[in-house]
Amino acid sequence: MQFQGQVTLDGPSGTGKSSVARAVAVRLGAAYLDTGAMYRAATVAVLTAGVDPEDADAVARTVGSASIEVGTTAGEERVLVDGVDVAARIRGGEVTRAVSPVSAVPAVRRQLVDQQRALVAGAAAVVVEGRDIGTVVLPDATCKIYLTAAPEVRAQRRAGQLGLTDEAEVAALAADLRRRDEYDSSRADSPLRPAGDAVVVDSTDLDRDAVVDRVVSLALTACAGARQAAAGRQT
Ligand SMILES: Nc1ncnc2c1ncn2[C@@H]1O[C@H](COP(=O)(O)OP(=O)(O)OP(=O)(O)O)[C@@H](O)[C@H]1O
Ligand SMILES: Nc1ccn([C@@H]2O[C@H](COP(=O)(O)O)[C@@H](O)[C@H]2O)c(=O)n1
Repeated sequence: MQFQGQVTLDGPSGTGKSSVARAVAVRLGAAYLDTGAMYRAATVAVLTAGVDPEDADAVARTVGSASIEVGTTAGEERVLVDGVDVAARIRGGEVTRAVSPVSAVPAVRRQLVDQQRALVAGAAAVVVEGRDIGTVVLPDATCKIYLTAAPEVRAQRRAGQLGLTDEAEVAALAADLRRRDEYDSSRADSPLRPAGDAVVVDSTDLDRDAVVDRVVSLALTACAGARQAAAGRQT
């Protein structure tokens, strides 16, 4: 069955959104948008300008005059700030520590949400991941997923990804995930939370392939059924 529509994947840090969303996009033959990469790119603009990430006015001005470009093909990461390739830099610790205050600034969110909507507008099928996609960016999306996993499992997975085994380093990773989740959930503008019509998928006891299978199946069946029901109500 050919999927057409929008799949949104939201959830706390380190729940597997990026790895799952990319694989789902490939399986569905869909475009893919990593909105976290856009907030990270905005943070690169702020840090490059020497602006304090907590200075909301200066952050808004700096991001407002920056050109942020991202690709929409899974597996081909393209992230440019003012024409400079920052795909590697956005994953570094400096950006990860500063990204939450930058993304809490309402003017930054308005700018990037407009850009996100424009990027997916022409796509027949697209998978979009972030924190506010089902609630704010694409409230009429055809299939909304909210991905969760126990905090200690997330920290262990991230440690495995980074090759860290030292207990203190894993504890520091867990603290960073907690700090970012608290910041992202408590901001006034578009806080992290599940959309009322999202399907919650808990990956604590599921491997990545099982989560991908579940999301693909939801996109092709349950969510497709919900779409048909909605279309029927409109006729
Ligand atoms: N179900 C799973 N089982 C085991 N490992 C997983 C699973 N899902 C993702 N992972 C691994 O967990 C780590 C974090 O995943 P990923 O980067 O996709 O999360 P994320 O939600 O996008 O994180 P962030 O919000 O911080 O960008 C990666 O190493 C990934 O391979
Ligand atoms: N829709 C989104 C996506 C991301 N953010 C902010 O960016 C940070 C980095 O996101 P990653 O998914 O790349 O880890 C995240 O902690 C949020 O602060 C957002 O606000 N909205």
